[in-house]
Amino acid sequence: YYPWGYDSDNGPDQWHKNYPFAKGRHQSPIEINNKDVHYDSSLLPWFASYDPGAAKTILNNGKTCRVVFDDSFDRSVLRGGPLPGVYRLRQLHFHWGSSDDHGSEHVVNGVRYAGELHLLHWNPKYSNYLDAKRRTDGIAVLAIFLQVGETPKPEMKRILEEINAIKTKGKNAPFPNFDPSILFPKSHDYWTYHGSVTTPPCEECVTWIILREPIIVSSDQMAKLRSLSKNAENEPNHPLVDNWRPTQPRYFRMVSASFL
Ligand SMILES: NS(=O)(=O)c1cccc(F)c1
Ligand SMILES: [Zn+2]
Repeated sequence: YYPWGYDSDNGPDQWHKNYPFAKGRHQSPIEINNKDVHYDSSLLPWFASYDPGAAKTILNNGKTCRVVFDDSFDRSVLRGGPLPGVYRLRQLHFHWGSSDDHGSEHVVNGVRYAGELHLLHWNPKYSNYLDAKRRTDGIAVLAIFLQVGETPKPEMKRILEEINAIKTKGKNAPFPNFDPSILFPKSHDYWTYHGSVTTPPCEECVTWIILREPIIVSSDQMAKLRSLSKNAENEPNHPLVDNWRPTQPRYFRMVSASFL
């Protein structure tokens, strides 16, 4: 058994061997190009109602830095936008590159951002998260691009300060009292399309809500993310970088925009 990853021998081009969904026709991420985007005036605004008390732990699973939330009831929810009802916040995580000029999963008009923040929510009409992942309307991911700039968002500091406690795979630390909506940019303008989870098994269960406005992080903050290791404490050090999947064919999918 050889775990999937982002290296040449276990990376995105190999995933389909153990995870056949990876070759599906509704895969993510994709390129978002203005020429293919359709403005949909009927799209509603989205709303996040998060309880800071739902935040539990921050962890390094060797593939990303993740913050997990209590999703045992409708405590922190996302609703509106393209969604048919409320979706429960379960975790947030990041994808980033080995340098500031790449690292995001979605690419916008040819622009790669330094990273991408994903807030993962599941549809409570299904009995649990794993069941929701088997449904086309099971998951909603709110995606926010990380752009390197001079005036970083101070709210990112809380997450990055915890990085020192989770340097290696398997480490986790308490992460109480955190409302991830403080990370949101000013504008709620978004693109939306139907796709997949960007990591194996790559189920096609995701309603993507991708914010047009990136959040600004500093180059030092990106370096902090890159200081994470994909290995466990007592193993040879391998930096956790380039944990992003390349863009997949869009095929006949429509990307809708909430803005003109
Ligand atoms: N990268 S992602 O598509 O947000 C994702 C990763 C893992 C699980 C999941 F449900 C979604
Ligand atoms: Zn992700």
